[in-house]
Amino acid sequence: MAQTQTNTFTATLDVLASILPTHLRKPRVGIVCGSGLSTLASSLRDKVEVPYNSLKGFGKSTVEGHKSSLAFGLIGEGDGVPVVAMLGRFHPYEGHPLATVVYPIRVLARLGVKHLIITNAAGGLNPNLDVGSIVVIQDHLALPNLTGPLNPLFGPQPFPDYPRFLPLSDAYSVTLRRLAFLAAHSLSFPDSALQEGTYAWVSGPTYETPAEGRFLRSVGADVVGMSTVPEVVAAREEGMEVTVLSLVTNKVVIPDKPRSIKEEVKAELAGKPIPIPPTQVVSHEEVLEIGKQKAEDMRKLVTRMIELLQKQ
Ligand SMILES: O=P(O)(O)O[C@H]1O[C@H](CO)[C@@H](O)[C@H]1O
Ligand code: HPA
Repeated sequence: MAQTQTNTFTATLDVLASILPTHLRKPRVGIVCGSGLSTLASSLRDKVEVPYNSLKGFGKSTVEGHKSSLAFGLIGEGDGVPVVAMLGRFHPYEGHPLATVVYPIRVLARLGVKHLIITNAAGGLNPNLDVGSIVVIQDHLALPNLTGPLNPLFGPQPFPDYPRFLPLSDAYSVTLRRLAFLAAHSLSFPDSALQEGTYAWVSGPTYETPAEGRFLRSVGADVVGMSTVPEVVAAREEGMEVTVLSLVTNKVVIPDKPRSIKEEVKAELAGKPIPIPPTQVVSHEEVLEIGKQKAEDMRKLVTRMIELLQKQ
């Protein structure tokens, strides 16, 4: 590992060690809070929040709905499980280099996190997914990863003792996915509230055109978002067990076929005008609003998963 990077990790870890009480210093579970989902941290007991700007190597999250701090605390009975939550993540489209995007994940690994629960807001591609449902991710499709330098492991190896060629066929922990469904059952969530599917990672920040949405659906993606995959890749490289919970905040606009102005004009000239379809666009405000409405479900689910993990 390059010496400067070692020094940055050491500086981050030293600051955390100087701030945190002993019982919070070695979190076992990490949580990444997606857009509008930072209230997940309200489950934490003995909570200590450390702003990103006091930690070397951390960027600043510039996206609305993302705070910029780490929250440490306990979840569960008795002594509880020590947990750290990232309140706000970094996206490549904000201009953060990929090394910065995944730096907090690598810090979590160095703190001792073994299980990582990543949440995000995502657009629904599969028409069977309701807005507000949570999708337990089974697999991902990472267009930016497949074609080149947006893979966080691209380039010279900063960690020579890690594998050069990381397998991702087992990226999504079966143990944690089972816990998600067991937790939903114990919370009496309706069956439709928790679904399974494949996450497509796009670089953003543009939302999909109808043709892009149709393409992503046709290659097997159920939801789409602009985050998460670099975190999953880094977490797997660090040897953590990972699960991803995507909150469907909107349906991606995919009309059955593109609107044809040619047909509309011809029909109009023939005196048989076709009804004009309403214009549909997604907005980050809509994403945040559903996040706000469903944050409590996500909080309960993640909390119960950790309580079940404690009993294992
Ligand atoms: O993935 P998170 O960070 O939850 O945020 C999602 O919401 C934003 C778009 O509304 C994008 O950043 C997308 O990735
Ligand atoms: N597309 C991409 N990212 C998203 C969406 C979407 O529709 N909704 C929330 N994040």
